[in-house]
Amino acid sequence: MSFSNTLKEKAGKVWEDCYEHPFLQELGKGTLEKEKFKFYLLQDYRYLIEYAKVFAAGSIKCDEEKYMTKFSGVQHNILYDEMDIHRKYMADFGITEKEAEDTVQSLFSKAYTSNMLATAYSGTTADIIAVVFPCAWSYHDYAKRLKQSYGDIPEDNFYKKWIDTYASEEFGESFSWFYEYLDLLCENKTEKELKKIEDIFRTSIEFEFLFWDMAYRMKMSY
Ligand SMILES: Cc1ncc(CO)c(N)n1
Repeated sequence: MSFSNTLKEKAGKVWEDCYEHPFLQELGKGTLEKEKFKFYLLQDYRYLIEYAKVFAAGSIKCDEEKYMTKFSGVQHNILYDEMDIHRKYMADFGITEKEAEDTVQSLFSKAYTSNMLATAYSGTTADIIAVVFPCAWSYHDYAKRLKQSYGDIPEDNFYKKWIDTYASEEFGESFSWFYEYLDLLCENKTEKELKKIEDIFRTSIEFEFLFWDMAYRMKMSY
């Protein structure tokens, strides 16, 4: 198994705890309270703006033209495609883009994006891939599994659009280069350096858990 592929298994328990979190399970069943989703949506919109900046940092630090294009491509996808799901749901809720942009980030989200941006500014391209990897990978994994568990999501599930988008092959394709690029960057790394990459990856998936939990409990602060 390649180094990248081992990372998810090493994060085993927290990876599964996120999937089992009532936020995701209720989303899959279509029973999640809309107020909770609305809270999530606004927080996630603000989160994605910070997340997109991490890819710009990747592009600056990247020496391979091929991957520079990939970094900027993902940044574009986040701002245009991924945030479009949010904009559609926001329209359903009657929320304007201005309101979304003005949303104050919750404490957990701020901690998460501050950690990502610190890694982006001070780390290497391998660190940058490791810090964003769990975000895309876990969403794709969870959405695909929700579709398997709850059968193809019925039309009357309010969250169908969200699940279908993150489960889509297109979304999977958007980050499929993370695996090969991280493997390439880690080829000659020492055990100690690899441990650091694992730690960065794990920290992000732990923050993912806090993000689901924060959304479920609609908590802005401690
Ligand atoms: C918090 C969070 N993590 C990951 C993703 C997937 O891009 C997202 N939209 N939000």
